[in-house]
Amino acid sequence: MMVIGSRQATLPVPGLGPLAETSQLPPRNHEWKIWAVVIPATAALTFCLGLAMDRVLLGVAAAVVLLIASAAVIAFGIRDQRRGEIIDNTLEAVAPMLGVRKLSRALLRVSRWKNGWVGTPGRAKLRYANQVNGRDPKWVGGVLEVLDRNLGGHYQVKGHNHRTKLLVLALDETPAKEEVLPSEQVQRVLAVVKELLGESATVECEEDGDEIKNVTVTHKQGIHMAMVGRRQRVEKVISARMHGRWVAHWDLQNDIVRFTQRPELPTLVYPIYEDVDRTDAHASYLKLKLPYGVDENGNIIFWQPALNPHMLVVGGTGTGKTVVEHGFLEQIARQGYRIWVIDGKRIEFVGFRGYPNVELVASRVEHQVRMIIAAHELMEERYTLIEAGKATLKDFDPLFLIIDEYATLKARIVRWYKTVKQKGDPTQPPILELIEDLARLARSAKIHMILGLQRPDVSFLGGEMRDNFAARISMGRLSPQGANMMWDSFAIGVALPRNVRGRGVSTDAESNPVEIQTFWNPDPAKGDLPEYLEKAQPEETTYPRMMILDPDIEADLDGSTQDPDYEPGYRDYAEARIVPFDARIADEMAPTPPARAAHTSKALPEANDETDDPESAGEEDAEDSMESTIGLFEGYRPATQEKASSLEEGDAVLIDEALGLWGIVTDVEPEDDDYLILDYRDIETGEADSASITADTWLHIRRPDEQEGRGRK
Ligand SMILES: Nc1ncnc2c1ncn2[C@@H]1O[C@H](COP(=O)(O)OP(=O)(O)OP(=O)(O)O)[C@@H](O)[C@H]1O
Repeated sequence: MMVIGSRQATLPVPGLGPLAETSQLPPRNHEWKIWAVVIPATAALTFCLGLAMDRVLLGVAAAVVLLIASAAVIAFGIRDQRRGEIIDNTLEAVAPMLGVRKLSRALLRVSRWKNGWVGTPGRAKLRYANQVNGRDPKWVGGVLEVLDRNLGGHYQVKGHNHRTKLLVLALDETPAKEEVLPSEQVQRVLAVVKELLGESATVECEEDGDEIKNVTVTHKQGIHMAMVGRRQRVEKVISARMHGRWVAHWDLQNDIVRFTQRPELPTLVYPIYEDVDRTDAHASYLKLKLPYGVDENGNIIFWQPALNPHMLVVGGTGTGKTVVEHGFLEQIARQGYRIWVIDGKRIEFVGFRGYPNVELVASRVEHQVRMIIAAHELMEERYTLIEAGKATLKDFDPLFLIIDEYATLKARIVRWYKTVKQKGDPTQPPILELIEDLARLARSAKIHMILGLQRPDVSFLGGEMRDNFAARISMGRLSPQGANMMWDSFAIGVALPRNVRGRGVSTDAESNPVEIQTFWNPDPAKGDLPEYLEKAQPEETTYPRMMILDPDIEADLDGSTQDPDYEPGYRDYAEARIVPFDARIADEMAPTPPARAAHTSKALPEANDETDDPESAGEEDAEDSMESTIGLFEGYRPATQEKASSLEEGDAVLIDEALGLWGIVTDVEPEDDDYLILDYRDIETGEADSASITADTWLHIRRPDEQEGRGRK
């Protein structure tokens, strides 16, 4: 951990006044300078004497010796003078802390010089006055700091006699650790934080390799930061100016804020299963929370049917929509509730035929129609009972109706209806209204729908249906118009990372749309994740498997008709009987597989499963996957050059001209008069980032085409 800008002991020490008398030491006596003159003069005299006495050699030798002595005197003299200056400067610097009235060299004694010609004293003894509190660590710290600075070493306390007021300091000779300079990143953090939270802010950065993980700031902005807006601004500016995305955790009582890197959403999350509690069925139902994913903070995201009666799951092929629906089915079945499934693609719920508490799985259109009618009849029956005062909500068992691929279902019903409509029947199939009725009213009859849609559809999400599906999930990338229909924003869910299966947007506990990773739920048909299949398995089967009888089979069974040309009409299908499952009858009802079925892949239902008419095969393929159809700029108008100040949430903006990187604006806010903070997600990778730009920068911008969907909020 690297600490920057931490507080240090400061001078002078409180309680000590200035020196009463002179704070300067008297000049030192430099006797060596006299010897430096006398000795060479003596050398000259000796040489002359030698010449005069005709003892030249002796004279020269004596003069040389004297000159060497003179050089030594000069050298040692200069060294002692330099050392004396160091000691005096140190003493004068530390003097205000010693509490003495008169400065004297006796107060600081140094010895054991080392490290070079002038060097640093190995030992220093410092005396101080009685009124100084020598036990105060701040005072000792201050003294050490002055000595370190002036003597040029790192000193530590060797001994301290509080009675005689003598502090003994020794030079710390352990090799000094290389000073770690704050990295460029840390320096940037420091600069940004000080700019935002004041110069007095202290900053601690926790680094992990080259990455800064956490930044803890102690500031003095107390009252200002009590305002939510200011706190949000700080968070945004930090994210815009520092690398990465940051979340601020505020401790307002202690004026501390901790910034942590926003966690990354995992790409794979296994399901969790809540405990089953059926002691009071109605109370359990009211509390029922069905988990289906996690957000970036690891919060589990739930659907609570008693609060939001129906769930809408929107997602193109391969985004993970079916896996989400399987998850709901498994959670509901495990809790012991009754389930009906409309298998829009006919093969997505094969593994749940005969699964505990899954009463019905309808894959043929006529069975799907009957199921919708049956759900509507059940709702009507329950309403009648409540109306008659014969029952209350408490008396009913919840029913969960899963409708996969709603748009496909609608199209198939319309086409099928034409083939079975008889004289006197309404021109349009009456079933579609029933679904709308269920969406509107079924809540009060404890009937809930989980409805899957390939893509956000104005005819569905533009009207009343939308309000009945407050609980929503969008899987995979949305077009800007789809995002607006789902989340009232042209930006949310538009730039999710590509190729991450099970990634989507849903509402959190506060009803805010958040990016989530949905659970990877096991599919019994595939046999993957066996341990989770086991965990999900309901302990008991409260609702055994049922089946819808075909009208002609029913007639055969009760022998009411032998007419080989008997053609059941819409009404016959609408009133088809729902009976306990019988494998023999199911076999009989199964249409003969078409000849080409011999070449079909393993994924298709087995011969004795309910199969569908081959005519409609490939219908769902007509509903292209969202992924494949949503081109990078689909739903946007052509690019124009505009000033940054005109940017709005949902716009696509060219972030890096050289690299051709576009981002989807998720938020734009003024940082100050000139600058804007731009939050965006890379249109290619979905990676979130922020930038700070001047409001009058010219940018290439593509606006969402509002003609294609609902307008901006
Ligand atoms: N939450 C998830 N975690 C990990 N992988 C997932 C997740 N959801 C789906 N997948 C992977 O993506 C594949 C496609 O998922 P799924 O069948 O649910 O897609 P879909 O949106 O229903 O598409 P389709 O309509 O083609 O079935 C799965 O087989 C699985 O491999």
